[in-house]
Amino acid sequence: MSSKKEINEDLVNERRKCNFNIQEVTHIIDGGVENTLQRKKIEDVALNGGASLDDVPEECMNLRERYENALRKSCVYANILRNELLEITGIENFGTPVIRRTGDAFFKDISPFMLHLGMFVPTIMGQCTAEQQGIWLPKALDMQIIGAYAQTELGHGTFIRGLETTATYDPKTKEFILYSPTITSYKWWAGGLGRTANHCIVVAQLYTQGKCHGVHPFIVQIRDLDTHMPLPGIKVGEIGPRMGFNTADNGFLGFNHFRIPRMNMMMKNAQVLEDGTYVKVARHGKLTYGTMVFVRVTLVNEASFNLSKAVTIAVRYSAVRRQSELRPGSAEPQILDYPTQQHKLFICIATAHAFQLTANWLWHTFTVVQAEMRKGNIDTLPELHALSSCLKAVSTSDAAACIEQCRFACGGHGYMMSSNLPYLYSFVAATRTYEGDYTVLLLQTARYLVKAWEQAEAKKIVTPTVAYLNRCFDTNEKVAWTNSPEGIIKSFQAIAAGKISLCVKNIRQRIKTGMDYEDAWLMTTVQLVSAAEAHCRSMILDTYWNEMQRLTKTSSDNVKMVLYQLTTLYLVYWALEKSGDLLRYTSITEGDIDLLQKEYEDLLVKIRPNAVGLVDAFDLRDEILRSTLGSYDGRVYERLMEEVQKNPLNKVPVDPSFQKYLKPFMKSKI
Ligand SMILES: CC/C=C\C/C=C\C/C=C\C/C=C\CCCCC(=O)SCCNC(=O)CCNC(=O)[C@H](O)C(C)(C)COP(=O)(O)OP(=O)(O)OC[C@H]1O[C@@H](n2cnc3c(N)ncnc32)[C@H](O)[C@@H]1OP(=O)(O)O
Ligand SMILES: Cc1cc2nc3c(=O)[nH]c(=O)nc-3n(C[C@H](O)[C@H](O)[C@H](O)COP(=O)(O)OP(=O)(O)OC[C@H]3O[C@@H](n4cnc5c(N)ncnc54)[C@H](O)[C@@H]3O)c2cc1C
Repeated sequence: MSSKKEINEDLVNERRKCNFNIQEVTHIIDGGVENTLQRKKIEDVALNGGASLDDVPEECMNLRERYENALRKSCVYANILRNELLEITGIENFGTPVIRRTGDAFFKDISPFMLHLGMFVPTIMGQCTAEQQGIWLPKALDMQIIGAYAQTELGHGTFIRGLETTATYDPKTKEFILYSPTITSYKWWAGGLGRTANHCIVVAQLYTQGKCHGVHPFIVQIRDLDTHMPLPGIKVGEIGPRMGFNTADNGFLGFNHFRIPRMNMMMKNAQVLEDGTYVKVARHGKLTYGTMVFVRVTLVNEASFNLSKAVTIAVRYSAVRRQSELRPGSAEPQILDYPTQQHKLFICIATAHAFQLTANWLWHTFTVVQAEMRKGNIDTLPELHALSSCLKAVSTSDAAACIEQCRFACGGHGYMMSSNLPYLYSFVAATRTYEGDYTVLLLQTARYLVKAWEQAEAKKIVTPTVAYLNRCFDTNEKVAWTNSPEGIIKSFQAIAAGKISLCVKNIRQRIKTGMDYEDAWLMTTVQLVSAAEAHCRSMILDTYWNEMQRLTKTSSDNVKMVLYQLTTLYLVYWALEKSGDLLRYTSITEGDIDLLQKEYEDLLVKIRPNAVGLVDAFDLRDEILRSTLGSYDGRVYERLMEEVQKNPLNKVPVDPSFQKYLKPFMKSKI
């Protein structure tokens, strides 16, 4: 056993073997040297006081203790946030992922303030007029009020137009009356709502002058600011234990003719005048869904970050862990030496990079579209919606699958809560569902793709992200296969185009047999989801490859080499995964697939010596990783043992329940 300060010998050797400059890769992942310095500064400020603040692991506490503990830490963290961090980033960068990431050093599960920061504040920024922002924003940023985002109801989450909560305008008092007419109309799921929030955004059907104008957002005070008692007419509480998010106090909320002032309707996109006249301000009907688009964009970043944590844990552990023997009597190898283990893990490193670069690109696209919309141009919104929908769906789904693979890679110890892998998995698994379910969002992208196909068919130029459709349109022949990064990307575009084409053909055929458009669409949805996924994969491959080429232009040779190997691994991995589609839509042969398999296995061998260096390059501080298996020093077994000492069950040698139950049971006669 190594002494406390020592770094595990195997990890020392791994770091010695690494042949590239780790810092250079860190800068690429962070988006430049300046960003790395800024991140480190933010981490230093946020974590200086020793962020964990837990004597007993969160998972050893009961529900009440966990909530109270999470709230206590949230207050400590929020003080650092509002007093120090916002000064560094500037208020306009309040939602920067770097700030959000420091939170993980405080919370293994999640902060009850997460939705206040992640959705309540952004909705005020995106859905309120300047005058309303002037009222709400300073209070929200200073956390004098704490908010949640209550859209989903017991009966509806996906189908927002089906929400049942009503907000009926009363011109006599110049108020809206909020009402929950049915059990299914109760708000359900909103994070922070159950115990913490005193305000929330409520999405409700707006009625004025006897007419329903569809769903609109309102800002509603639900609790007394002093006593925290629910206000008369409000029924609010916690929805109960769930797979993750157990310290987020997800809540339910019902209204019994609860009145709010007219100006509490968020009026940037639509207004109700004092006399009850409804005025539509926005030029696009779906701008009220703006917060969801924003969060979907940020979730691609979240997918990358959480995956980078999981794979850092699993790769370091795999370097420390020794198991089995390759030949009788030989020393036990590091499990990282097994190609099957490399197959599980290296794709996770590459996926984290692919999603990080895609997230950066998507964020840039989002800011450009926002700027255009501020000028009154909404033409690029449908493309952004299609993009953010599929990228959110695929990145969260792949990240969850990869994190689970990292857990498999850590054997039994990966199943321990102290490894942090179960927390990471349950957190990311939820992201596949919330903010738009996987299937539902891919079908949104599919709508866009079918329209784009029809435009290409009519010889019109389509938007940049589907420009390949113009090129692929006339090809009835299979695309010629070439085994190169560009060749693989082109082939994935051919797969996407082929699948979209087939969907359109099948919809049309079904209509010919007498089906109406809705039924024909419905019957084709399995294929439509697959087409949207294929489109998304071609986008990710293209973005990852081209961005990495751009970002490594001035890098040192070894950095160029290792990142080239990783990017190629990603492309080849997906070519092999989708070999059936390649056989269908390109001229690839079985022999070509054999060559790809060989190339893939060779890449695993080439990447192996740099594996630990590659995860070190994520530069994740131990406080943020929070894992017995994944710390920088590799003291895996020591940390597992130390964690055991913190388990309250081990505080006494004999559990009191022995006298109460076990002893009487053992002594009782059958
Ligand atoms: C310091 C800390 C800072 C940050 C923290 C960082 C990260 C994390 C932050 C927070 C996250 C933490 C926790 C989050 C917890 C989860 C919160 C939630 O889940 S909130 C609830 C979210 N709910 C959903 O996402 C519901 C999903 N459903 C929908 O979006 C819609 O109902 C639908 C499926 C899109 C359908 O809507 P609708 O029926 O109205 O529309 P149609 O299908 O008929 O389509 C008509 C037309 O409109 C287009 N369209 C739809 N949506 C949009 C849009 N958003 N923008 C633009 N256009 C849109 C659609 O494509 C159609 O177009 P057409 O084909 O007709 O041209
Ligand atoms: C941890 C967590 C936190 C959350 N936090 C919040 C919050 O803070 N605020 C908030 O408002 N909400 C929140 N939600 C709710 C979340 O946004 C919804 O659960 C999510 O949008 C999915 O909607 P649903 O539950 O209605 O699923 P459903 O729509 O009922 O989905 C069930 C199944 O039906 C399928 N399905 C549904 N519609 C279609 C369709 N049109 N075509 C094909 N298949 C379909 C789906 O693919 C899925 O397989 C949270 C959820 C979770 C899990």
